[in-house]
Amino acid sequence: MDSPPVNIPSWTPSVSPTRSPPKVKNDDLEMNSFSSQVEHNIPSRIPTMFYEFTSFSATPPPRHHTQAQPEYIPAAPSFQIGNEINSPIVEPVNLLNAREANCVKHDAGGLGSQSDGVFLTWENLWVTVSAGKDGSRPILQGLTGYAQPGEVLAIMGPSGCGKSTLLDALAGRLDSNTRQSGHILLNGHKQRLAYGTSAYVTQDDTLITTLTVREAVYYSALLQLPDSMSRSEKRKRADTTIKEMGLQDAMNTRIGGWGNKGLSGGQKRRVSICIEILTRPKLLFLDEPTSGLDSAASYHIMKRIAGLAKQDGRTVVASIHQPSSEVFELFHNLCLLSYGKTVYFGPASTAEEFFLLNGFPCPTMRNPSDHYLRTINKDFDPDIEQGYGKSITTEEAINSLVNSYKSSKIGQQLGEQIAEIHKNGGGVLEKGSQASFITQSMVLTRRSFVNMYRDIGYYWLRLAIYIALCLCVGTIFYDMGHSYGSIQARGSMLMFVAAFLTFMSIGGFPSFVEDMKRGIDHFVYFALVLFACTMLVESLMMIVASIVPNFLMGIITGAGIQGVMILSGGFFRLPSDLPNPFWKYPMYYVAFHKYANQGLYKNEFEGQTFPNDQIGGAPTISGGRNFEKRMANADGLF
Ligand SMILES: Nc1ncnc2c1ncn2[C@@H]1O[C@H](COP(=O)(O)OP(=O)(O)OP(=O)(O)O)[C@@H](O)[C@H]1O
Repeated sequence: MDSPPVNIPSWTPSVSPTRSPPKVKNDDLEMNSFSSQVEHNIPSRIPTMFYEFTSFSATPPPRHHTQAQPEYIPAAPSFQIGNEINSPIVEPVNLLNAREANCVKHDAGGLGSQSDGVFLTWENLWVTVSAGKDGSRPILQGLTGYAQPGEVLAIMGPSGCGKSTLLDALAGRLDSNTRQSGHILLNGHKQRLAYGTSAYVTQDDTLITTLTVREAVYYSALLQLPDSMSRSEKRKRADTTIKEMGLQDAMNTRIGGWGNKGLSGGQKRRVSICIEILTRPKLLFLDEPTSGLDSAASYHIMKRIAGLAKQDGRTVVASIHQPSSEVFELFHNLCLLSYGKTVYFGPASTAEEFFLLNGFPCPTMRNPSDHYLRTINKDFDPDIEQGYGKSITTEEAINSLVNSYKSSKIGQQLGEQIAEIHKNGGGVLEKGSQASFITQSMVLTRRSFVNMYRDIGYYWLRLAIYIALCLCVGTIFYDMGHSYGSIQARGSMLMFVAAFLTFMSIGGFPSFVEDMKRGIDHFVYFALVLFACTMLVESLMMIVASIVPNFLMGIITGAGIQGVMILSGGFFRLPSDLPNPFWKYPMYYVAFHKYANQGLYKNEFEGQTFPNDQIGGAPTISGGRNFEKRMANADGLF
């Protein structure tokens, strides 16, 4: 006999099973689960209670499971009780009190000992971007919330809802094309995030691909940690942090990138986190720290981050996609966003209750965070929600949740909690110490050197091309002599070399931009290095062109200088990498100044002597009267 067909339950982007009316199909797994819940209904409870998460006066919304309450209701987190509770199973614990105990009464919760921690609050935070003719487009719409020491605040929401923007706004890193309004306070004061007080793990890993994990973290430790720490202490800190992030087995593996595979995506994320937590910042922003990690690694990483927060009273704000239920349990507070609006802000543990009481119960055996995200994502699910006993669009569902949160007691008391945080205040953040500029320059140079000699495509290949080209050019201009006719040849050659270097240098921009991403301090360093090196290279080129009579020799020497510069790493990298249109002018200067100094113009034309002092030296050559006259006499040389 044929066995009956088995319907394998599968996820579809259509009706969310748990939000569907109770059309019980016995062959549907989730519906079976639902029908089992039906048997545990608690009909008398719902109409008689006041809802913590709904407005004070509002009667409870009609629920589509009027007769069928999921069996997990008794286990739901505590919530405030209204007049009576008919269910004997529900514990009459005041949610707000629980929340206050957890979040606002810092001292009672043991946070008083973390008085040097950072309390971060934001109120009515708006971020908009210009939308061309249509005016401006809001990304964040009046968000309010807080993060406090010892706790992890998770920011969740569908892709594009504004999680990164919120993190950027809080960390003061918004793009220049955005406009921000609202109040963001640290310890109740308006103040800047001083160096060393905060760290930000960005969504994209900006790591030097040629370094090993140990080198990357160690160099970062040398750059960030103060000079008062010895090198061995810094190395120890780097090693400890690597181990904390579970990377001990990959310590000597190169990070790798395009073309040369090294670490996996998840391992790179962990290296990025390592680098940021090296300084043990009081305030840590993490933009999707677990993306690319498997669930076990995500759990361990988040557990360590939560442990660090708790142990040292650090404040952690992390945006996160799809945390597993174990990871979700590590969060203290949850900020749930949907298209720039707050759907929920409060203890992560009571979010489930919020959804339940607003008609969107999380089914058993489903990860709550998946349920929340699915409920408030309208990108793929336009018209399917089942809330309050009727079909509503996802947009309506989102709006009802947003409004419900706003009018709920917990939403309304958020302002009071923030006011209390402000009242308690806290110290003004002190700037942490870092390595001195000299140390940073030396470490950056060393790191750049290691990076360059390991990068074959970028560096060795380029050197080979330079040498080959120099030989070609040298051959063409071989033995040009010292006649007047050679002036043009010298000018042409120098022009060619300058133009060639300029075009070759364009390839250096990406690495420069990469370095800029690593921090403004590094940018300042590179700006200074660029200036110093430009001066150095120009001086050397002038010297070479002035003293080497044979251009083949000159060019080979020039190539040698270029090679030495490349080989010697960081300090000499940028002149060969960055275009410098001003080079050609000093080169003209060199070409003609040489002759001027040697008095080569003397008696060459019209039997007339032009002493050097009349030529006026190099600065007047380009526009000088004598120079023009001489050039006119030079029989079409220019
Ligand atoms: N500087 C900006 N200029 C223009 N639009 C921006 C800017 N920053 C963010 N946006 C827009 O704001 C919205 C939210 O972006 P954001 O990066 O904050 O989302 P997200 O929630 O972090 O998304 P994901 O989870 O996919 O990383 C997006 O539509 C994005 O295009």
